[in-house]
Amino acid sequence: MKRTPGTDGLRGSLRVPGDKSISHRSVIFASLADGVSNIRGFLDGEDCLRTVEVFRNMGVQIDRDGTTLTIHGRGMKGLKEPEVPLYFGNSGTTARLMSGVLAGLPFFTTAYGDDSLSRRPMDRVVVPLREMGASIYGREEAKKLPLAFDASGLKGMTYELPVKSAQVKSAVLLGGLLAEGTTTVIEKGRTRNHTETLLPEFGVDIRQKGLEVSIEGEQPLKASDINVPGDISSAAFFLVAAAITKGSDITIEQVGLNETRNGIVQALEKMGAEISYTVTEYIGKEPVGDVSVRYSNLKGATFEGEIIANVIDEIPILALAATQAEGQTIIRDAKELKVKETDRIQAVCDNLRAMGAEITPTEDGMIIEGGTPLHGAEVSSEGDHRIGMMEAIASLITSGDVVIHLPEAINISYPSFFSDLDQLLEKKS
Ligand SMILES: O=C(O)C1=C[C@@H](OP(=O)(O)O)[C@@H](O)[C@H](O)C1
Ligand SMILES: C=C(OP(=O)(O)O)C(=O)O
Repeated sequence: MKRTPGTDGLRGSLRVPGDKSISHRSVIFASLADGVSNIRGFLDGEDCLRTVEVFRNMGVQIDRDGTTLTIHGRGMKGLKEPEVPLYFGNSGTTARLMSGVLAGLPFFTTAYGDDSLSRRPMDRVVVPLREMGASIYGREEAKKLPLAFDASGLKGMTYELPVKSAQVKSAVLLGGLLAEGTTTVIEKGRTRNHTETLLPEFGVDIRQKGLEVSIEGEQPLKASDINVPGDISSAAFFLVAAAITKGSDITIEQVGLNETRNGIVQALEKMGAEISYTVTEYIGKEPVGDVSVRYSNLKGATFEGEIIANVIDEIPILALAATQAEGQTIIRDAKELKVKETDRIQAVCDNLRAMGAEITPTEDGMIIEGGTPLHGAEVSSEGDHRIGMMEAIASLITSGDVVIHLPEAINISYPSFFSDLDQLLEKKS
């Protein structure tokens, strides 16, 4: 795909598609519930559709009308043994959360993923689930997909998470929901809490005290209707686009502003962006509102510690913002980037460098010199949706054409990305 620069800026307002994390969880919880749930604002990206397909293969009727799903839940005991291997595609969230569920089901399943997902670590969920009594087998001693899950009776336990990961926390809690007794997870730092905010909507009692979350096993789930807020991780691409493109002034409406997810707003504020937000309503326990930002004189900053988990998926686009800031930006404590859809430290650095950025990878992050004009180049998403979208936003401010290889990866989380971008762009005539 060739992108030609030249714009007077991004203007107007936009609603981005539904939150990916909440969409996955809504499908999982509604499928495990008794009765019919309606999910509105579901993200119809490839990752979330993989989760839908997994439950269809276990006998759940899921009807889709655009972004509305009607899920005929079968209860925790009503799912059936799938006749085919389950396919998780490119989706780490499907792989980790479903491992917790499959480990607790009373039948045999096998699961696999695409090339990228097959390289990502699965031992982070296999280890705690085995401690709960799960029978899990797989490649490289079950460190990688494909995996097989056999029927076993899980028992609740207390588990200290060795990594800051909402996927691992959620896998253990879902295993706990299907286990006998109480399961407690203790986090090293806060990670996104959508499992904790959404399970109560389905009638499940889950208790949070500081960094400890506890759940009683074998609680039945009741069907529930869910409205999914816009995805702040998708909005992030336009927030940065507006902050770095002259003449921009935009508002992203009805976007999720959960405080474990709004790190990109805090990060841009820290860099001096003219950005503001208002929470306009709560959907269940999830705060939702509008975020406005305009072209700003950004300055470099250091990002490390607590904020990293809150902004983990936004680091590729934050790195682009840093190339246009005054001074240096340092990102630390972000080693997790190495085990995403690509090694995102490498992918961000290689592709931004190809466009003229001065950026150095480090063991757990990167160092970015600000104030570097970007030029046209041939780059690739490398099959990673967030890298592809970062490159497309970069092409708004390059001095020449940007050719993006594998742009279709963007469909993983944002199928309408280019039409939404066009809506905000006012092309030079
Ligand atoms: O729980 C979730 O929905 C997610 C958690 C994060 O992964 P980790 O738990 O691996 O940090 C994030 O990167 C991913 O896009 C979605
Ligand atoms: C890391 C991501 O997703 P997942 O882990 O679900 O593949 C992402 O969406 O950036």
